[in-house]
Parts: sequence; C-alpha cells; structure tokens
Amino acid sequence: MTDLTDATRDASADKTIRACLSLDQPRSFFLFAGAGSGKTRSLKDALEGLDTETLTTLRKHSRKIAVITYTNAAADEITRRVKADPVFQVQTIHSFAWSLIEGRTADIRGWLESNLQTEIAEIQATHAKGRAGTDAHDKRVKKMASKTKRLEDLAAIRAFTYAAVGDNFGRDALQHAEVIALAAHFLTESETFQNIVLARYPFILIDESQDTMKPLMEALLSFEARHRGRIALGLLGDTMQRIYSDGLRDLDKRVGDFAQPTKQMNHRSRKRIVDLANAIRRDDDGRQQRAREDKPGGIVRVFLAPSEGTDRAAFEASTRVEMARITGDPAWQNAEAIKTLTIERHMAAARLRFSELFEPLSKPDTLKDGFRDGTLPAMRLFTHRVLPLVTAQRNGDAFAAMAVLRDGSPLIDKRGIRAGRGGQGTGLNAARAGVAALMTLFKDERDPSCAEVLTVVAEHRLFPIPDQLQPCLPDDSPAAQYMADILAELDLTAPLAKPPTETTIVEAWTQALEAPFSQVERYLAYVEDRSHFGTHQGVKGLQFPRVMVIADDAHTRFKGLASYETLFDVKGLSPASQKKADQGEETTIERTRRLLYVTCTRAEESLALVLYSEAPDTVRRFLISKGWMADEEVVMAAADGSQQRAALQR
Ligand SMILES: Nc1ncnc2c1ncn2[C@@H]1O[C@H](COP(=O)(O)OP(=O)(O)OP(=O)(O)O)[C@@H](O)[C@H]1O
Repeated sequence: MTDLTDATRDASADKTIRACLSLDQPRSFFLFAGAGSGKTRSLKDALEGLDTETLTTLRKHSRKIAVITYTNAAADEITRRVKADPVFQVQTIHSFAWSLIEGRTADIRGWLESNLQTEIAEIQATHAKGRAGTDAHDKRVKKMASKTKRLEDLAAIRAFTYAAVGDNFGRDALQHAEVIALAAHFLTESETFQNIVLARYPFILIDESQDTMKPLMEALLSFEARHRGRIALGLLGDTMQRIYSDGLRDLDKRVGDFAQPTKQMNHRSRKRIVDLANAIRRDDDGRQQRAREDKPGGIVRVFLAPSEGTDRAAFEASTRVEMARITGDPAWQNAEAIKTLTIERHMAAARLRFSELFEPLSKPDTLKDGFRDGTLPAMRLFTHRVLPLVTAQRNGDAFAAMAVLRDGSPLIDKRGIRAGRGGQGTGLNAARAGVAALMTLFKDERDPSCAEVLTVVAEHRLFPIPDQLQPCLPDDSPAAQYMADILAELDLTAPLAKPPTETTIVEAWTQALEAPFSQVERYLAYVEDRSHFGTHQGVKGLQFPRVMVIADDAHTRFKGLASYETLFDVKGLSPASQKKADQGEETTIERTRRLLYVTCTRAEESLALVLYSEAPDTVRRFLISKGWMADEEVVMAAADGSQQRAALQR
C-alpha cells in the first residue's frame, strides 16, 4: 500500500471524476465535501485533464462542456484556467439557462401567456376575498393591471431579451426567475428540447450546486435520470454551505445512482480554524475534516459586546488591535488587510461610509439589483463618467481626462470631431469650461453633493443625463431644456418616447443625490469587490488570510435571514418556527449555523468573530459548553467605551 500524504489522501476523488467524464460511458457524479477541500480545484483539474481525443471529438461534433459557476468572477477564473478554449462553455446558471432558451420566442410566449393567466386568476381569487381600502388591495389592483398589460403586449414581441446581470427593463425583457423557470419547464416537458441539450452537452458540471435554484436542479435531475448513460451531470458542492433558500434542501438524498467521491482534507485553513468548522458542523451532518500537517496552529477569537450602547466602530477597531497583538501579525491593524464580513450590505455601507447613497437607492425594487451590482445606468454616470474625470483632473492627467470625455461626452463626440476643426474646437472649449466648473466644486478639499455635481454636468452638457436623473433636474432649468434639445439633436435619446419615471424612483434619487460625492468612490470600490468588506453570502468559494465576521442581530433588517441570538441560545424559536421544526422543516438555527460555517471557513490564518448580543454571557456559555471555543478564546467587552480596552486586555 502506498503511503498517504495530505496531498494524495483525496486523490481517488479526482480519479473517479476523470472516469465519469467519458464520452463512451458518461456517468453522473456528486462530489460533496467540506469547505476548502478542493472541490473547485478538482473541477478545474478535471477540465484541464481531459484527454486530447475527447476534446477533438467534441470539437468535431460542435459539442461543448457546460461548466456552471456561482459567480461571474468564478466563471472568469475557470475560463482563464482552460485558456478560454470555446469547447468549455463556462457561465453562471442564469446565463446558462438563457443560452438554452434564447431564440425560442414562440415557446417562451406560450409559456408566459399561460403563466400570466394563472397568476392573474390567482390574484383575482385572493382579491375577491380581500377587503377594499387596504394597502394589499391597492397592490393587487396594480399587479393585475400590470400583468394584464404584459399579457396584451405579448403578441407584439418579436424577440425576448435578457441580461443575466442587473435589472431587466422593458416590454421584451424576461426576469431572472422566469428564465430559470422557462429552462426548467422545457427541460422537463419538451422531448425535442431535451434532445437538443443532449446533442450539445455530453457533460454538465455545476459548482456550488447546493445553491442552484430548485426548479432548475429538479429539472436537471429528472432529465439526467431519463437519459442516464448518455450524459454526465457533475455536481460539486457542500450542503453545509447552502446559503439561499432557493437550493434543493435534500440534494444529497437525490443522487443515489451517482458516483459519490469523497474528500477528507481541508487544504485552506490552519488547524484551529478547521477544528472550529468541525465543531460548528457537528450538530448538522457531522462531517469532519482533517487539517494539513503543514498548516498547524491558527488563531480564533470571539469578541463579545452588548448590542445596546456599544460604539461599533470603536469596538471593531479595538478588536483589530487585539488580534494584531494575539496573532503577532501587524496586518490586523490595517483594516484593508482584513476581510470583514457582514450579513447585510447596509452594514458594510455604514462601515465604509456610503450609507446616504446606499439607503435610498437600495430600496425600490426596480433599482436595487442594478444599484447593488453596479450596473444601474444612472449610477454609472457618477461612477464611470464623473468619477474618472475628477480623478484624472486631480492627478493632473490630461490624457486620461480626455479619454473619459471622448468616451462619453457629447461635446467631444466623434461626430463633433468629424465636423471639422470649428466643431471640434468649440466642443473642446465647452468641455474645458465644463471641466473647470466641475472642478471648482472640489476646490479647497470641498466634497460637493452628487446633486451639485449633476447640475454642473447638465449645465455644461459634459455627459448625457440618464433618463432616471432627468426628473431630478429642475423642470424649468435652462440646463434641463438645453440638455434635452442637444440630446434630441444628437439623437442620443428620445426622452418623450419614454414613460415617465415612477415617483418612488425620483424620490429615491432625490434623496441619494444629497450624498457627498466622495461616497461614489467608496460605493464603487464595494460593488467592484475592491473593498475589504463582503457579505456572508457574497464570499462563497473565496478565501482570505484574516477574516473578521460581524454578527449583529440588532442591526439586521431582514430578520428571516439569520439570527445569531437564536443560534447562541439567547432567544428561543418562535412558536411558528418551533412548529416548522417539529415538522422537519428548516429553522433559523440551521440557516444561521450554515452561514457561520461559510464565513468562518473563509479564513486561512486567523479569524475574529465580533458578536453583538443582548446577553453576551449567554453567548459565551453557549460557545464554551459546545466546545466551539476555549475559555481564553472569548473576550468580553463592556458597553462603556472607556472600559473596553481594559476588558480586552484581560
Ligand atoms: N490537493 C490539494 N493540495 C494542495 N492545495 C489544495 C489542494 N486542493 C485544494 N487546495 C487549495 O485549497 C484551497 C481551497 O480549494 P478550493 O477553493 O478548490 O476548495 P473548495 O472545496 O472549492 O472550497 P469551498 O467549498 O470552501 O469554496 C485553495 O487554495 C486550493 O488551491
């Protein structure tokens, strides 16, 4: 028998996967293993390791390997690993679903028609029973009207549109959930569709499959069962890391006929962190991992503070100092070198100081997705036009400033340049004057409001003003009028043809525009993932040397998401949740435990859990009695800032 080392202990899993990916005898597999066990690495290795013969055969028959990742960043990383070879179709589940259904206009129309009819009938039934004069009543009326309008418009749609990232506006647009439901529907109901998918993909591999939307996962499983032996469905993931309720809860029980390779190692984290992960998991499925011998040690600390009266910023700063002392790693003193995880974005926004921008724009349904992922067109005026221009000016980089203007300003429009010297000169002079006026706002370290910036941009026609922001300019302002004329002349937009912007959106923007412009930069860093903050949900698959997890129920708005107080025994389950638990349904305890598992297992070297609680002593007792923490690993702080340092040094 060969000696097993940490590096080779789980090698048989990769061997099994390799055997499954055979064109002659494809076999489905299910690789479920803990955090940091190298699932994503196995996926990449499996793709890279495919033999030339297989790849040549695939190319010859225009077949592809579908690789589905959870995020665009993960898709980019895998695409890089396979050197962008087009035989690998690497994308997120939404893009994949859309690639399956795109162009099937008649079928989509048919599905939408019957779906809308059902939805309208359901709302009508509720409506008939409901009371008039309530909010819910008015909402139902609005919903029925908009669904009926959509139904009427269906016949005129020539092609449906969809963008996997951001919001989908307009009559022809499909929503994210619809694209998933449509793909699931065709995959289950249409034999022709199934045959097309079979012909196109011999292997469909899904990373983080515990969070793949239920309807599509159900459809893929039944599709696989029906065509077993003709396709390999490869699922990689970890039920303990399911963080959305969308995922199929009992996925591990649905794959009895799949090959099921296993892994024991955690290659990511030091031993102390692996031990904590094992302890957290003990009350769930009990699966345990082994740390690498070359990764001993590691540091974990819990910092407990009362939720009421604690100055979060001061407390978190003091925990960083303390972590630097305990770990001997000075980088803990530098907030930028730590990944700080909060459960909701608004907590990160508050800590990164862009709440004035964040709060209003993250509320309206039609804005929030685009705002949160950085694709909202009106926001991009600030992030992708004004900000780079201001930055270039501040750096004295005339070349960069010109590039921004050339890219987006109607003053330096290509047409203007083509118009000859006169036109170009005039445009350039106007642009210079506009930039000068803009920079005056920032004189003497001033931090103007976004509204001030917008006014100058509009007045000087520096950039087109997106539709959503038009109502925020005073109606009678010459700037608004001039802008409209210019844009119409340039045919850049047709403002009158567009429906008026909803009042909620105008209100949100009016409020957000009061934010200081400096918040735009911090917002951008956050949405582009360049900040040192992340959400519990957003860091799946990632890893960082130092992690700080913040648990703060008192500041968590969506109470259904998680409750650390319930997990740590400070609060009991509500009677309704208890009833659900008795019926075998998932409770907030399991949900929170899984989130905690995901966040803690992102840490490679050291981990600080910052917990705000109504009853810190109870939390402490819980952590110690469960064996999650040793006595000396729990640091209690007093609410009074003056005592904090003393408490921390105890
Ligand atoms: N066999 C191995 N030998 C050495 N390092 C490995 C091995 N497998 C994985 N790693 C490393 O361990 C880390 C975690 O791997 P990976 O991200 O693939 O794990 P994962 O199971 O997908 O994690 P998670 O479920 O937590 O997202 C990475 O840094 C990876 O390079």
